[in-house]
Amino acid sequence: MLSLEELAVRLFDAGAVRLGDIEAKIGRRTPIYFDLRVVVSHPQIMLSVAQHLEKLAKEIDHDLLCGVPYAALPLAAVMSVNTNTPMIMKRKETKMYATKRILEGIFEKNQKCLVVEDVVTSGGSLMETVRTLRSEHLNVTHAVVVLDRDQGGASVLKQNGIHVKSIFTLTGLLKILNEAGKINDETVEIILDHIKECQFSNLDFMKDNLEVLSV
Ligand SMILES: O=c1ccn([C@@H]2O[C@H](COP(=O)(O)O)[C@@H](O)[C@H]2O)c(=O)[nH]1
Repeated sequence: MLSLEELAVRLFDAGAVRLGDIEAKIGRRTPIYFDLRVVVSHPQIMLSVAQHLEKLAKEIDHDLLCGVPYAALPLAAVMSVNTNTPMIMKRKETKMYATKRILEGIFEKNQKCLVVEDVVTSGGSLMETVRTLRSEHLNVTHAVVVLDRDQGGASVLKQNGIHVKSIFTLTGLLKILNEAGKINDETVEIILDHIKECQFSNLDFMKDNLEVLSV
């Protein structure tokens, strides 16, 4: 398994870290954006990310894995195979024919489901998946995440009964990439200022719009 420092640099070199004035979700701009969807083109990196998530998952009692669609689906699948843990998949929309399911895969009421996510900003996307899992009577109390952007999402999720463990925090990742000469001091400062200014304390802003905003 790659060390955290090696993994951070490999992710950067693979194009998973975008710098600039980037449009993120509706109405938001950010000086840094993580595109962890690129890992599907780099099997060794994907394996290492999954292994780090497995390490976090080891400490958490769970019967099932569920990745937040779509970026975390391949990560959850690799974890499922590596640890022999069954996985379920949440559909973006309920299937309108045949099984009419919102969750694919086999599960039973009250099973403990661990959620897998790529990035947490506000916590909205993860919470949307949690709501679906809970509506199907699954027990959901924990999530493992590749990157917590340090923008308050983890505490929002905690208020909603979800404990988040992440491989990287944005602050920690910036430190690694700065020390590795990948991101200069000035850019680090711009990003840290942005994070301080752009904090989330609840999900009220998303209220009726969870599905739209998570795309
Ligand atoms: O740098 C980023 C930031 C976000 N994403 C995607 O958005 C959601 C997380 O944002 P929330 O506000 O917590 O819903 C997550 O599913 C990511 O796929 C991203 O890819 N990169």
